[in-house]
Amino acid sequence: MEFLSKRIVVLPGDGIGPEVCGEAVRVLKAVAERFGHHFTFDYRLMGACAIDATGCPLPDATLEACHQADAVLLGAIGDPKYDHDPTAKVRPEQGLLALRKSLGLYANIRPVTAYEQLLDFSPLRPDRIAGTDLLIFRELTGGVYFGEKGRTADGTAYDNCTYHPEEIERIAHRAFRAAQGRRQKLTLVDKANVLETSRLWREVIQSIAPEYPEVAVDYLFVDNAAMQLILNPRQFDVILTENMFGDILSDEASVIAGSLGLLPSASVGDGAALFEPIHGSYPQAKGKGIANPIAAILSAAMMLDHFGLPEEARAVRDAVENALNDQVLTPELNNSTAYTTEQVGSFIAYGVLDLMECHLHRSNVACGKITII
Ligand SMILES: NC(=O)c1ccc[n+]([C@@H]2O[C@H](COP(=O)([O-])OP(=O)(O)OC[C@H]3O[C@@H](n4cnc5c(N)ncnc54)[C@H](O)[C@@H]3O)[C@@H](O)[C@H]2O)c1
Ligand SMILES: CC(C)[C@H](C(=O)O)[C@@H](O)C(=O)O
Ligand SMILES: [Mg+2]
Repeated sequence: MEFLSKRIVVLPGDGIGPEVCGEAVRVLKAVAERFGHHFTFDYRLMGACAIDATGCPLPDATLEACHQADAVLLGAIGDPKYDHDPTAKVRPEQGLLALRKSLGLYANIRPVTAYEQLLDFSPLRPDRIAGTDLLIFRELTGGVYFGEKGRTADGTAYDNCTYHPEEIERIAHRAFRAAQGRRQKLTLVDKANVLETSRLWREVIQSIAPEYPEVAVDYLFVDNAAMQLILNPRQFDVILTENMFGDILSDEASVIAGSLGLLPSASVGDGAALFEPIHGSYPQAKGKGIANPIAAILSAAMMLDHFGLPEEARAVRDAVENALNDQVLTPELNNSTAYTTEQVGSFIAYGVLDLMECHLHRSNVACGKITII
């Protein structure tokens, strides 16, 4: 067996970011210990914490370290003091967008699973969502997020949405290849009845589709897709969409899983890779130990896949499943058994280490005794 050495830049960020990121690192350390790999963790500033410390949401030293790293693990960024001030000139989100652009992370992959153990906690009807397993391919470095924006002399504000065919082609090929290895269905979500950029997306997808004859392609307008997603999510395999639609639909899709705190993501491009939960800094929960760390931990599992370590990734996912089986859950999922962020993370880390059988484990967690690694 080959032992790997990897340098991981960790950007804990703001709000609950450091808490959930801490649990993902705990689990990665457990993976390193069990499988004999060597992971180093290089902590850097990004987001509101970076503005406070340096005046800049993405300091040069952080960007440089991310370019040099084998992978980046991000908690979340964002702070109410900027959210509530529309006139703020410097914002935490600028750091995240600049990082994605600079690293060339054009494809953001967001898996959505309806866990059997959580069906009863979902606000959606279990018979509708059971068995859901879909992948959202969200374009991440184009569209309205990155178009020209500003104000005109008469006070009008504008945000331009632009896409070049190559920006669509490169993510489309990735999405088609993913569909080939799954249930061979790709749904393009757009607004081609209104938007010129969406009509370009359709043209490009139609021109590429013949290269993947086994993949069935269909097209949905985003408004309909938003409804179909929670009405009949099993109809989807791979959803391909532009930047803003993907942002919105993936938060919506988290309701299928049961919590925004469950959905991980991988952002990839031509070289660099970044792994982050899809949720934000959930500032109301900061320091309370109630944030679900599973989205961050599953993002770490996606990092392990990216490193070519499928057995290690499976060990993490199995340990997460064990936590769900034993209902070691944070309060947004089950308030009657509410475990803390750290207890859930430790339970999963123990699971990866395969140290204890689950029930013994569970009583230790309940007593708050688990403080390993
Ligand atoms: N990638 C990122 O870093 C990222 C993503 C989204 C939002 N943000 C930023 O985060 C800040 C807060 O934004 P928001 O409140 O709209 O979105 P949010 O994702 O932080 O929280 C929305 C809601 O989702 C739930 N939630 C989120 N994460 C959870 C977790 N780990 N466990 C349990 N429940 C969880 C909570 O009910 C919360 O009120 C803003 O500044 C925003 O810009 C950052
Ligand atoms: C914080 C914000 C810029 C970000 C986005 O819209 O991409 C977030 O919502 C996400 O989903 O990662
Ligand atoms: Mg979002």
